[in-house]
Amino acid sequence: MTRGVSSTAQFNFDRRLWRRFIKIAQPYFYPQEHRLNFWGFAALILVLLIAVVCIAFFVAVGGTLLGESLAPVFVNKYAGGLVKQVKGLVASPAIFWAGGGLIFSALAFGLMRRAVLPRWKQWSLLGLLLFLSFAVNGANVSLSYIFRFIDTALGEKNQSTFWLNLTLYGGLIITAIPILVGYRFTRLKLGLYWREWLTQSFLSDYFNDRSYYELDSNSSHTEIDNPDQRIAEDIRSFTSVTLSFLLDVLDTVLTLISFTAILYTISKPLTYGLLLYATVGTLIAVLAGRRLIKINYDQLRLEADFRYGMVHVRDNAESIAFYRGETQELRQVSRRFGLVIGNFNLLIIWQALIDLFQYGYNYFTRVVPYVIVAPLYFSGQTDLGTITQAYIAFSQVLGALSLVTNQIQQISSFAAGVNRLGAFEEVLSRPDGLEPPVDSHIQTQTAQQLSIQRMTLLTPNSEQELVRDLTVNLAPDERLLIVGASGAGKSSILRAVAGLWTNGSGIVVRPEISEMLFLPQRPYMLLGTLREQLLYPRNEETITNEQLQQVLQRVNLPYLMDRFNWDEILDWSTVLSLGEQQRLAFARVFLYQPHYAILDEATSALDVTNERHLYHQLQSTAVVYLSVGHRPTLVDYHQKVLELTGGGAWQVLTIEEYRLKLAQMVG
Ligand SMILES: Nc1ncnc2c1ncn2[C@@H]1O[C@H](COP(=O)(O)OP(=O)(O)OP(=O)(O)O)[C@@H](O)[C@H]1O
Repeated sequence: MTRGVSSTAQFNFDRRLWRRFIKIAQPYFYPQEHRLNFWGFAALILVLLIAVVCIAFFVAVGGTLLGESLAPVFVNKYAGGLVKQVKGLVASPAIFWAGGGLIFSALAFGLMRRAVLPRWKQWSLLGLLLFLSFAVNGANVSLSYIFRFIDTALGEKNQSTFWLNLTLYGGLIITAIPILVGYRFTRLKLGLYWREWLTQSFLSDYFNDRSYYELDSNSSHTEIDNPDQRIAEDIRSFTSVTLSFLLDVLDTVLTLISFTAILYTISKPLTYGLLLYATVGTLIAVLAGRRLIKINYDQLRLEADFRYGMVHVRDNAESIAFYRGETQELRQVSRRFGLVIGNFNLLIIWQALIDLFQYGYNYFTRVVPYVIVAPLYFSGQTDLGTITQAYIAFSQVLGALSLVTNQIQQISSFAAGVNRLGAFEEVLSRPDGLEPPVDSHIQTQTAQQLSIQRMTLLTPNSEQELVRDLTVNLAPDERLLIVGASGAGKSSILRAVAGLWTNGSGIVVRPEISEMLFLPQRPYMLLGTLREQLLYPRNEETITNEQLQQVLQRVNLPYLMDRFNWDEILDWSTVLSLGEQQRLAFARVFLYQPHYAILDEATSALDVTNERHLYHQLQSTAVVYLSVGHRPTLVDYHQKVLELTGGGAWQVLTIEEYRLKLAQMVG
């Protein structure tokens, strides 16, 4: 299986991408089913921002006043202007606005408490993060002033101002470093909590309704490739990139507010021209970015395919070694890697094209403020300083407006990740599960006694009809053996009984699935300890090692305890022989004690003596079993036989009838 480049998915910066983004991002902060849904969420973010601005205001004012009351001489000497300004603010209506903003925010959060209270941790962290982001910005602005003063003092050879500012610099750094560290830490922490939550949510959907089985993610026609990568990696980058974009946008807004005003006072045409320029630049970037989304999407998938090819070799190392299949495997892995490289090549070509545009976009603009403001200067309408200030303000506003243009690569790769997660989420949360839309399904009814009523079973792709109109009734102590040629559909009947396959019609009557234990053809060995292996699929703490020991004895595996530790984690499917694995699977039946055990060629790798021993052990318990198998020896342990004769036909025989048939065939 190696998929080519995807053709079905749409790749665009459109409503669907936005909807997917919100669908994934929102639930951690705000329940999706809430009546206000997105607007409630968006409003709360805005309210949080208002609250943070107000708090930042009070902290700044309070800090300055506290500083003045603690060390009035020092503060007034070195930051007299600031104290005066703050005192002015306290006397102005700004203080009431800030107070009002806080009360308003508290009321809004109070009103939404049902949605927010269970999510207090993420909202508090987000609030703290925004606050720290303001603080970091504030520190940066203060630093720029201090450096300006230092430079001026040097120019003027003003020693006292120079040393004073150097001291202030030291003081500021001492306060700013913990703020910076705290900011980074909070951002990572919130990203981590968010990732944890989102991953858990995806994992529970993935294991719900057997989605992991239905997704069929290894076939070439699958809708959802590499779910493991989507859960492990796409979520990680989603949470961290979303947070950093949120902060970038906040930064942009702050810059825009402060510098557009300055620029506007210097030159109106420059401001309008800049807005137009940035809009056109953004549009071009978005157009180019659309192509990049698809390339990034393919890149993520091809990388995951390549990695999966390697994992596949690791998981099947012994079989490959027996076959000496290295050449084939090397070819399949290299082919996957070739696709990775090919697509990456495309990616760098597009990046180069976009770089061309970005460099042009950024360098050409440098002269614009000069071109527009210089004539004013030459005609004496303005001074030299204005040109410098215009240049600084212009660069700041341009930088802010070019957020999309300059980050289009990152944005499009982020959009590719959002599409992968979004499509995955949509499939997992489909109301009808992952079932294909078929007119009729095989129904399941619950009863103590297993039976099948008029069941017609098709393969999931409806290519083959495996049995037609099958009816099997069993007495409580009757054990059924299913026989038939290879590929006739024996295992598929078991899949239908387990509810894994439902394509067809009719009814399967069976006990609760928790009262049944299925032993598939290939015993499944989980990644865990021997103890967990035996207890699988349960994990009961109450079962003692002595009990496990007894069961191992019962299935002729007592020597495992000498060879292995109970808590040793090994790759059991390679450490144990197939026959040992099959005996271990029987041990699970004895520990689990289900009402029904469904054995699909569960003793095919065992010698006849071991097989007899296991069936005798099973007969000594209350477990009713049903077997699928080819071996004639199995006949002895069953009372009824269901024979699949091909093309959907079948017959139910008593054991005597079947023995007679076998004898005639031999004769
Ligand atoms: N996921 C699937 N999609 C489509 N067809 C399938 C799928 N799985 C199995 N089949 C087909 O369904 C048919 C029945 O398969 P099944 O595993 O039930 O056979 P079986 O009788 O148990 O064979 P064996 O004795 O060799 O184990 C086979 O032709 C098989 O190729």
